[in-house]
Amino acid sequence: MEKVFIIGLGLIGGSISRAIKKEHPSVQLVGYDIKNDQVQMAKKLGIIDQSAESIKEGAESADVIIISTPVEQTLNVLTFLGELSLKEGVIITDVGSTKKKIVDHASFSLPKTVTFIGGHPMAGSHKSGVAAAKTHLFENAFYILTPGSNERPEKIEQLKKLLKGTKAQFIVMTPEEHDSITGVISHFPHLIAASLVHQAEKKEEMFPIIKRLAAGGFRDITRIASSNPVMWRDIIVHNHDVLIKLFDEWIQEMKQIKQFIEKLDKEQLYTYFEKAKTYRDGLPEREKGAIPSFYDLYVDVPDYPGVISEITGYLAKEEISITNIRILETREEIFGVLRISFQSDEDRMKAKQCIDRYTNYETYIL
Ligand SMILES: NC(=O)C1=CN([C@@H]2O[C@H](COP(=O)(O)OP(=O)(O)OC[C@H]3O[C@@H](n4cnc5c(N)ncnc54)[C@H](O)[C@@H]3O)[C@@H](O)[C@H]2O)C=CC1
Ligand SMILES: O=C(O)C(=O)Cc1ccc(O)cc1
Repeated sequence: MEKVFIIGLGLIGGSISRAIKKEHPSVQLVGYDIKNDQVQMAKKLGIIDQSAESIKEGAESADVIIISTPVEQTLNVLTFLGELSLKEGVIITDVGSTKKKIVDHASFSLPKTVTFIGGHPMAGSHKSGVAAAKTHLFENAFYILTPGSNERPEKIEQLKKLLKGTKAQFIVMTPEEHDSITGVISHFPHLIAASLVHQAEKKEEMFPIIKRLAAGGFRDITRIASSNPVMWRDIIVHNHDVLIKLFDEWIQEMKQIKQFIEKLDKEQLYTYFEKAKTYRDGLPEREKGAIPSFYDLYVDVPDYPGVISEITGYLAKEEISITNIRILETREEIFGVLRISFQSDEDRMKAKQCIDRYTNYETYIL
């Protein structure tokens, strides 16, 4: 039986694990994470079959190793893997949002008997953690692979076959191409989104109402600023060469628009917006990726048909509104984890107290 070892049981590691299990039920999925609560949750949700006590324990008997940690940690994990006695022919891949540093690091840390294929599933969300993992997170998304030039094509095919359940579309490119492209469409926009949020926050002292008015377009353009700061800090540091160049180009662009505005050049301003609209309107629509912000509460419940109405009944009694509710997929079908989403943290805390009062189900926030 093929054994797949997942290092880093978060949103992406958990989603990949689910997708593998769906397509290949006989694969043995073993997981490891530095955070024990993530490991326990992954087991409870049936995302992994078993956990490993250490990377060594899981890696040395694995046929495929998937590293799904923040990119800076991925380098440490690769160094560590390079010191172990791995199976000959093992395939190692990662899911990091940057590729050049990782592929370079893999090529000097790992022995030649193992195959390293860099990977990046280009979908996700601003949520973190294994509880948010979904089997279909990557459906219709692009999944970039950056194999080393010496890797055998059959190894790439073997990895694609294992990952078939993601229903993603695979594209092979060089790490440099990958980092230049994701710099423009993902990493740099992230910096801009964060800077817009800071700009609004600075104005709050002068206009306290600004927060309440910053809805609609502002929320759309800054949604990605709600993502995991550790993950993004690491991505920006890894891709700094590309980003510094993009900064220079962006500053030039901003100077140009500023001039149009200073000169009140209506024609240039119109053309600027009109050209942006034409290009933007021509972008292909993608159904995945954009998951709006929710405040989630988790409740361990026995998996019986009336459980959702029981819980919503208590919440209705206290007039607490919810935005979403669902039982996360479980394999044991004895206990389930109910995920209830709220509009605000205040509602979530009220709901937690309410459920704690009416039931003896365990409630928690991740
Ligand atoms: N979140 C997203 O939308 C996307 C993220 N990625 C990439 O996927 C990777 C993981 O991201 P997420 O799953 O979103 O993060 P996450 O925070 O949900 O999960 C990462 C997990 O790695 C664990 N971890 C950290 N250091 C570790 C170590 N040394 N050994 C074992 N476990 C360790 C953490 O405890 C955590 O559970 C990152 O490299 C990111 O660049 C790629 C595509 C989309
Ligand atoms: O939340 C979103 O829309 C994203 O863009 C998610 C995302 C984050 C990091 C990646 O490397 C790829 C996709």
